[in-house]
Amino acid sequence: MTRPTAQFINIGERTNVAGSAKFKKLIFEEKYDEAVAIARQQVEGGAQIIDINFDDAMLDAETAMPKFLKLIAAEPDIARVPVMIDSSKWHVIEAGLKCVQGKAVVNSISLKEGEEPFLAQARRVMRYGAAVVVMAFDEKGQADTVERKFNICKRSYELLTGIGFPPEDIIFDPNIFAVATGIEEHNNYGVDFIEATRLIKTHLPYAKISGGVSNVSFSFRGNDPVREAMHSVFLYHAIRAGMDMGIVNAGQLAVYADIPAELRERVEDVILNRRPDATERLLDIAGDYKGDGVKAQKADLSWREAPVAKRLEYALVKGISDYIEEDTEEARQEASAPIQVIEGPLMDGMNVVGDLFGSGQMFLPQVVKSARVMKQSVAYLQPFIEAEKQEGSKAKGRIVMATVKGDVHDIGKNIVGVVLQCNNFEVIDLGVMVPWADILKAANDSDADMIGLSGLITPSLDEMCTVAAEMERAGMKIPLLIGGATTSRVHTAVKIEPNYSGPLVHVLDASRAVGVASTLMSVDLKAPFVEKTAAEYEDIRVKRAAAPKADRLVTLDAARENKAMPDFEGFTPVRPTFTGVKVFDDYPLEDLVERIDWTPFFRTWELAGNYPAILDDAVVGESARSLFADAQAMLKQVIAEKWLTAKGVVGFWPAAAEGDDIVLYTGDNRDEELSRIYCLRQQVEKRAGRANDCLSDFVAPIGTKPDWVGGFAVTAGHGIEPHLARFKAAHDDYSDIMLKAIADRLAEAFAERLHERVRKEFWAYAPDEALANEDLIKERYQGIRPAPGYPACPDHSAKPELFRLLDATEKAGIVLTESFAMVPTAAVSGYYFAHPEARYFGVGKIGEDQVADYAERRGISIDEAKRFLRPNLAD
Ligand SMILES: C[S@@+](CC[C@H](N)C(=O)[O-])C[C@H]1O[C@@H](n2cnc3c(N)ncnc32)[C@H](O)[C@@H]1O
Repeated sequence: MTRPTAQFINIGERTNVAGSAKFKKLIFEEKYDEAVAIARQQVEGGAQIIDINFDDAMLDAETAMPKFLKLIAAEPDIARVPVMIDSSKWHVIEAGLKCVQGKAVVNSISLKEGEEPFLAQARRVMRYGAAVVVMAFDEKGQADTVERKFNICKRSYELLTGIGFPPEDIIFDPNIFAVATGIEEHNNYGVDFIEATRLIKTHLPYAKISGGVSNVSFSFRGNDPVREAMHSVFLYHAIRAGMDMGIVNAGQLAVYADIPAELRERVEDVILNRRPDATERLLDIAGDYKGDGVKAQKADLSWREAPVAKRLEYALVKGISDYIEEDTEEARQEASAPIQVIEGPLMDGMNVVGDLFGSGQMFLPQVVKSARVMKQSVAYLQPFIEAEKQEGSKAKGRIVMATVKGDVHDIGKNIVGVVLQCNNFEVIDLGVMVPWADILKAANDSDADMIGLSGLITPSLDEMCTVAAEMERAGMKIPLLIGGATTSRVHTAVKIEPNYSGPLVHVLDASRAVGVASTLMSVDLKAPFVEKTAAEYEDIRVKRAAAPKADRLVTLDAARENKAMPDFEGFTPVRPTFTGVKVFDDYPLEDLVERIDWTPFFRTWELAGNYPAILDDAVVGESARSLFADAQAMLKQVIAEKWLTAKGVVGFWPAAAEGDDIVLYTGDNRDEELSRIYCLRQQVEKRAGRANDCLSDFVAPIGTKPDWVGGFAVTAGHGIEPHLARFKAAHDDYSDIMLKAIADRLAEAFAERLHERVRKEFWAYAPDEALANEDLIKERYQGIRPAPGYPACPDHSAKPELFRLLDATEKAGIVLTESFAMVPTAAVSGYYFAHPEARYFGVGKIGEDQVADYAERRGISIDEAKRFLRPNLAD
């Protein structure tokens, strides 16, 4: 079917708080008059329907929707076009339907929650005489292939027409997804939409097709000319297949015939998935069309006309290293000595970066990029400085930094190091797993102004106390800074400070590090700051000592009496498809990409917000998008060039609960004990009806039903070292941190993917599970995979036995440090429990009785048990 473009209905989306930052701001500020003006502009600009959406956690959409609809109803210019009432919340839609005049369109309903709510909502829509957008979404999730798109639409169509819904009022949205993302499975998304459109128009009479067109070009954010060409090419084909309407920014639409031939051909290759290298070929030329769409680089390069100092500043602020050597050389020739380039333009530029970061106008990823430019410039100058035997530039202060003994995590420490260097501190980074003696020696040898300690796992907290005590013993007086995920102000005040009489400060995150370090270097500010911090920590200690114990503990016996009682009558454990272990020697990374949870990635870079909403965040959105694009580009390379190798091992064993232990057996007849998992039980006094949980409660008690427990250890970190070395040599912290963060993401995705396969395939207790990615990330499935070191099993020292059972070091190449950190760092390990009631909990504080009992069960001394369980010991 060929349709003229003129009939295509253009839906405006600027009156959508998710689609327009400006509209959102106006609504937040209650400037409804100006918000109405946006609706008018859209209609004047050619929108034939306007989509109205107030879905935002901070807005009362149920009030805003009717208010706004009434206002636009009073404007004849606007009221002449239909409105699309857009919300994911049914009560908001209904609030809108109640006051809208003329024929409205509801956006949207779907089979996501099943047929019943779908039909109930459809009946209500019908009563209001509205048309409806039906998303190609069912109980299993969003449709991505032609078959799924068509089948879901067909099913929806039959259900709707079955209750008398007029077919001409049904508008299907078969999901437009981004293409050219670098992920092979996404390449056909354009074709899938177009073909599904064709099928729907052929087989489901009168139904209409709509879609959000800008999604298709998502991976080219920042390059409008390419995006416009993609939208136009996509529409050219989709409209010919029968697409009736869509959300398109008219300003973001190129005229098909006007697109330069080369660009059009390559865009068409991408949209129609005509060749395997289509994405690469489009990327190859995309840069040429940036900016004014013809020869963008010219416009972009206007900053090259500025004097060299300004160019250096621009390069630093924007993180552009393309010209850094030539500009540094030019500045060197102008300067009377090479060192002056550092002390002059580079420092000036970094001061601008520091100010922008400090005032919240720049975010961590950009600062780390700036640091890369600075380091490259300094590296270029170094030989000249040495040749002239000049003194190095005078740093603001010198800090020795280290991740403590037993711990290998260093992303946070490296970020802090970079930020400090950007602010003219000299950082002597001792790396990871550094014994206290080396830290003290380095600080003394270099005459350091302060020491910064970092650590991620709980055993590192103890090690930090040791470093503090040794500093005291050595008579040191320099400030000690504490940072890292498990550290806290309270721990620093209560546990570390009693060991050290010198200045001690907990640093919450990288953005605070500069302020703290600068204050500690200031002649005037240091003493009052140290005094104030010490007083605050004293206050914390006093308050804690005086406060009634928040958690009342019951005896271990009483806690056991109140154990969790999951249903074992109605639940028969399933035998896994094998017992013993199964090895994944080189797990395909492509299979993991889809399972990546990106939210923690942004947190690593100190950008607050959840993915994907963070990409459109009014404050950090731009920074997040740029970071995400860099991550996607590197991820693509990681996969294509196989930078990383994923290895893992999964095991299942016959098991039974015996008290708080889980006994593992060598074979199904359960006559020979293989090992035990020594679990810990909550001892905090519970409200009536709440159990004192212990992981063993979720395994069938000994002598009842046969049951099983699993274990796993996975890593995505093999092969990372040469790449990190390469980045280090290039003074490229940005890529170094990026690669580590990506490896971590892949390791977590591997754990998620493997757990999914365990449930469906290997243990196969939920073979028919079909959950959307979001549900998987939220762990809405049967069973859990608690990890040693996490709250339900907080003792990291359980890892060696888990590793022995899995033979994880041999089979997956993961080793444990003396504090039980895993190396490679991008690694995850844990147990599998299948019981439907199995849940995560926190063991919390435990009593002396349980410590003694645990020591006895494990055959270790009470002192050792206390060392392992320190964070859980009641004060
Ligand atoms: C740390 S997050 C990781 C998943 C997240 N999607 C990611 O990519 O970073 C969740 C995992 O932590 C572990 N976990 C969380 N809470 C736990 C608890 N209370 N006890 C034991 N393990 C826990 C489990 O292994 C769980 O699968």
